[in-house]
Amino acid sequence: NCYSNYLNGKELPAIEFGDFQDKLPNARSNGNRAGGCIYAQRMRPTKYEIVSQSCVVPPESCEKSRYRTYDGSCNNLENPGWGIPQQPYKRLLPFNYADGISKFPVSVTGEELPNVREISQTAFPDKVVQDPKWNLNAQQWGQFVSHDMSLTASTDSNAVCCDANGQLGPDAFTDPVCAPIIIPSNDTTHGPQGTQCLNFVRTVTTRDRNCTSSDAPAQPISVVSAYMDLSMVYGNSESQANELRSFQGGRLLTVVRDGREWPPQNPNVADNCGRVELSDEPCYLTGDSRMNQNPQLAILHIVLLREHNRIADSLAALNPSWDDEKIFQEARRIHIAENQHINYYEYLPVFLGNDYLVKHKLIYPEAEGYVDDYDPKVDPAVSDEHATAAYRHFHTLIQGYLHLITEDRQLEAYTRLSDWFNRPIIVEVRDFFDKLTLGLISQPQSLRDQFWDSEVTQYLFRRNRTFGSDLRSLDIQRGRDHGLGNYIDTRSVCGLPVPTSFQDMTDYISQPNVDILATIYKDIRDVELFVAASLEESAPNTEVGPTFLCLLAEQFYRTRVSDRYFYENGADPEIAFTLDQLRSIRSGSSMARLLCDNADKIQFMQPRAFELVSEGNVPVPCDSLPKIDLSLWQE
Ligand code: HEM
Repeated sequence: NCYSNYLNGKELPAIEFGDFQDKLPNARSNGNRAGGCIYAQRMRPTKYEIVSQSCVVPPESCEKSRYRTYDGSCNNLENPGWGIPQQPYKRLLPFNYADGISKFPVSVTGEELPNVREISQTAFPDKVVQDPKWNLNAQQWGQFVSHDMSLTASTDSNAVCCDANGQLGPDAFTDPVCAPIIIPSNDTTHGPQGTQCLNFVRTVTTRDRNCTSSDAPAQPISVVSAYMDLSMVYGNSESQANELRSFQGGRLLTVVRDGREWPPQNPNVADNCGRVELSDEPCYLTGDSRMNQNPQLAILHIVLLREHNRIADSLAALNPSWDDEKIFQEARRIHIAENQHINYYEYLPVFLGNDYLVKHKLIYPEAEGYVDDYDPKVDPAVSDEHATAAYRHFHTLIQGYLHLITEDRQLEAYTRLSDWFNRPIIVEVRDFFDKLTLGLISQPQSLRDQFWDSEVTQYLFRRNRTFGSDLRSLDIQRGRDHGLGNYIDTRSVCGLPVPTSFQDMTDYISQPNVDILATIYKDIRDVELFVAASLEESAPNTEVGPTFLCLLAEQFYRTRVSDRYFYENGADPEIAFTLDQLRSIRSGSSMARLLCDNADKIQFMQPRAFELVSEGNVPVPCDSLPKIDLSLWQE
């Protein structure tokens, strides 16, 4: 077994779900799995086991509760700390640090890996290609889902790695938190500006917190709950949730402006919106610190905030005897169920394909009763390969110009994304909330391809400067920061054919793109996961290549079966919805209804709201869309 070489006889943690090890359709008939063995010689001897180590002390014991905790503790009664914030990402592959501890990976030649900005510019050029089928909402909802599940821990160090003018700071090469991205002198955007670097600060690890022994690899930490529990709405701790609650009628706090409800103002505008000079503008407070990052994300946050309050108001009217706490927790519980249903049955099929999800037991479209697939042995932790490579691949879907669309679906205006990073005020202007929402469902997302939009590759977070950062470069650099395993080893762990030469990679990657990889990297063992897997052609009926399909499905499978509170689970009557309630959640939860119910005045919506309008998906009156029957919660 090739795997055994990796860890001195210890098997790699196998990817274990459903009948996953089935081969994916392979363009080359004679996929060569044995090739994996040649990489063994490269692995340095390792003394460690890949286990999650953490300084976080989980509760010693748990009380069974009808409701989830905010931090996810006690979801797993045997392992109360599973899935809670401030824990390391799960690793599917061994760490690939150059020194086995924390240094950026290097080439097998011993040299540095190629410059990430150069890779970004060469392999993933700026170009806008429209998706013929899926709308911008499919892109945007994905970011929202990703924020529910992970967030890299950021340092509170004041080190200046690369300053606001793109010049190397005093700490650039001396402070271990710094890993600035160096701009090649021939860079067409930044070269003429004299920009030296893009800022990059390393993720905080278990090692930084003295939670790992000195010779063990540093494990990057995620600071939010891993469960799909709407932590970006409700926060990741009881104290955070308390700041967001109004404690009246089970509602979340809102402020009313212009007759509409908005999230409360963030007390820390400098950190969350970075615009002290514009501190009179809205900078919102929700369960997730990233909510102000872009207008479309802010819209989804506001939609879900309003959805909680809509459910709470209905429950309060139906059950006058319920107190604030009961209404709040029941509304939260229904809201999370609705969200899980949309994610698994409407959103994930767009990218991972319905058949694939059914086959690998991520969804059960035929189920009429409960689906009791909860498995207490499964760890909910988000894998680093998922969060730092696979799921970030959908950054390719981002559109740089946001459409404002009227109710009769005419393009009224468009606006530049980089004008509105961390400046959500645009959603409150006139009737822009509805017009941006209609833009989400009417504008195509950018095609899943190797091309990216320059608004995030040349202008990211530019504020009032001409140019900004590059998300593509950040993604590649973050993979190195976390010591992710390389592309071929990841294919091996996924049970996919393992290439032994660049030419072998043509099974999933087009010849011209393999040629690009061969010019970038000196050796196939240097080829990075994010880079090569992003260049794979889509697996049949999916919007993603085979390697990322494996990593995404592995994650979303675990996210589902590790969650004792998953809405389809009926094993514990204290937690389960009644069958009538479950059926109503299944038939009445939809992206379309969610937007209809919580936008300002939108009256018409296409039923499949991740899909562009087409002959089979025409806008219908909002009232005609199925909805959850909340009277089933009347006591
Ligand atoms: C306008 C849209 C978006 C912007 C501006 C954006 C920006 C960013 C930025 C700046 C980071 C951190 C980069 C770093 O320093 O490592 C990040 C991380 C990430 N993004 Fe996006 N993103 C967007 C959309 C998306 C979408 C559509 C998805 C997935 C469907 C996604 C998934 C992720 C994931 C999984 C991470 C890592 C989360 C973590 O564990 O910390 N993003 N994004």
